[in-house]
Amino acid sequence: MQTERTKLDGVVVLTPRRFGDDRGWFCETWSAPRMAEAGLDLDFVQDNHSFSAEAGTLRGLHYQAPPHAQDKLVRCSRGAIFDVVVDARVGSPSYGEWFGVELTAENGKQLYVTKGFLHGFVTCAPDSEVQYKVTDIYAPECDGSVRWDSVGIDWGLAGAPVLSDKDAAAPSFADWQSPFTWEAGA
Ligand SMILES: Cc1cn([C@H]2C[C@H](O)[C@@H](COP(=O)(O)OP(=O)(O)O[C@H]3O[C@H](C)C(=O)[C@H](O)[C@H]3O)O2)c(=O)[nH]c1=O
Repeated sequence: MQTERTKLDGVVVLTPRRFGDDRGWFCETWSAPRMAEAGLDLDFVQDNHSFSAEAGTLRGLHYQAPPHAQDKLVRCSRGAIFDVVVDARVGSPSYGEWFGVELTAENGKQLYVTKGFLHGFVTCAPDSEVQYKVTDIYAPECDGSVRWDSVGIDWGLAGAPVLSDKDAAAPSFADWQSPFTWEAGA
């Protein structure tokens, strides 16, 4: 498995190996020992799977606040997405900075993001499916959103995105009080 550190600590791009043959290919999309070898020794407790019919569907920027903050391992199993994370850890040297990467069914790339980040994606193709593992259960009382267009992210959108009512009504990053704090070396 290839691992690429990013400009943000706690955010890693992973590319598991694909074994191709005349039929197609096989890939271990997640392996605890492989992740531990990459320094990502995590206890995932839930798998999520979302389908978005239209290209330009934007889900985010989301988080779960402590005590149910989540680490996430995200991949695109059909179509393509531009996956984005924003450092929301108060006190972090990169607070408010964002990182994005194209995850597609074709490139097989995955994004790991630790607790304390906002997460969102925009679909780059119709009928795109995203599957991701999280390290805490769904806790609606801790679930929150920040406006997708309040962090200066270049989503590569040609027009207005398809949004949920919740995301359309989210506060801006500047008006939002992050529940996350940065712990040096954590
Ligand atoms: C996240 C979640 C949602 N739900 C239910 C709640 C709603 O009735 C329905 C849709 O939820 P929501 O509109 O929050 O789904 P997304 O907009 O895809 O949100 C997700 O997308 C961004 C990119 C994320 O990183 C988060 O995991 C998550 O916030 O699924 C559950 O039952 N369990 C869950 O873990």
